[in-house]
Amino acid sequence: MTLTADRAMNIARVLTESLPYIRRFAGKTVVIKYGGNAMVDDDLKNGFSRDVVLMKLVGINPVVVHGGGPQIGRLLERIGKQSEFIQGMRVTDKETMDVVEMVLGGQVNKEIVNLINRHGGPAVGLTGKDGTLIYAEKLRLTRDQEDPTVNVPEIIDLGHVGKVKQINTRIVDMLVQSDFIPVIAPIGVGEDGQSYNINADLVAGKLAEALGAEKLILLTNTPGLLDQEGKLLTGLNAAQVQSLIANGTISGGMLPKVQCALEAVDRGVKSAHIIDGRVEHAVILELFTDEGVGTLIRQENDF
Ligand SMILES: Nc1ncnc2c1ncn2[C@@H]1O[C@H](COP(=O)(O)OP(=O)(O)O)[C@@H](O)[C@H]1O
Ligand SMILES: CC(=O)N[C@@H](CCC(=O)OP(=O)(O)O)C(=O)O
Repeated sequence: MTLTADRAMNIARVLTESLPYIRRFAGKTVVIKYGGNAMVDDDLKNGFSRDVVLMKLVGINPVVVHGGGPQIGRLLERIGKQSEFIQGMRVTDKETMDVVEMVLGGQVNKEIVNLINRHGGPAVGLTGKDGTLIYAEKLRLTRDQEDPTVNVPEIIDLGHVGKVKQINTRIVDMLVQSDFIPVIAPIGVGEDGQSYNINADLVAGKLAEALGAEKLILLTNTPGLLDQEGKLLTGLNAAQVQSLIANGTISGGMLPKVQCALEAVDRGVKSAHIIDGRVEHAVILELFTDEGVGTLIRQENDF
């Protein structure tokens, strides 16, 4: 294939535009959450893996946290089980927990590790149990009751769903220092050794905070955070996000995403981005171009 003048100009423009970003992010950690909904086909998975390897090659330290909600759903369906989701979290009984551990810690984790390695790697897969990376405790959500005379909120029991109690970064630090790309499944371990299913966005946010990451990138299946007309919203602060939750604009799986993005930037991560993982090379476009893509959430005082 010969290079047309237009294509050559485009390549040259992207390469030169990326230089200041490469310099700025070299040596910094970027946590990328790869959602199950963004793993839709082989081209996208290969593109994602290439982007991660390219980041490593230019001196950035990528740390991947992956989801796999649709993949868990498919295996549950095959064994005749249906999941209920409450506030974006899968209600997880013992049998579902076994499936979650098998799919996230096994199938999905090893597929991503293998893909990154095939594109140059080197990647190493972990769950939150390895090196007690993710110490978890039971998550209890509260549902505000309709009746104003009852002022104790209802507690919702989600079974084996956890929240991050503590991140022990030692194993990730060791891997990053030895130039490996850690690929992490969002399974935590509790006090008495039990497994917890944790929403991958929440793990990515807490990990970004614990690692002092420069950026948190959440790859999903929408162009970013959308308003009720489907228009892309960006540059949001905490108050704006709260009002979008209150009026129902943000719901389901987008809830944990915006919540963890806000918390991460509040606790030192420079910026969080919710971007469309269905766009090829979305990670590189976000990192290395002036325009960026998707929804940016920044520290309050940066506006
Ligand atoms: N305001 C919103 N903007 C964009 N997506 C939203 C919004 N509110 C709810 N969603 C839903 O959140 C989904 C993304 O969350 P989720 O399905 O958990 O993705 P992932 O598997 O990538 O974590 C979108 O596909 C969309 O259905
Ligand atoms: C508690 C909870 O909901 N855990 C998620 C973990 C996987 C995940 O977060 O996957 P995505 O990022 O692809 O949605 C689940 O069981 O689906």
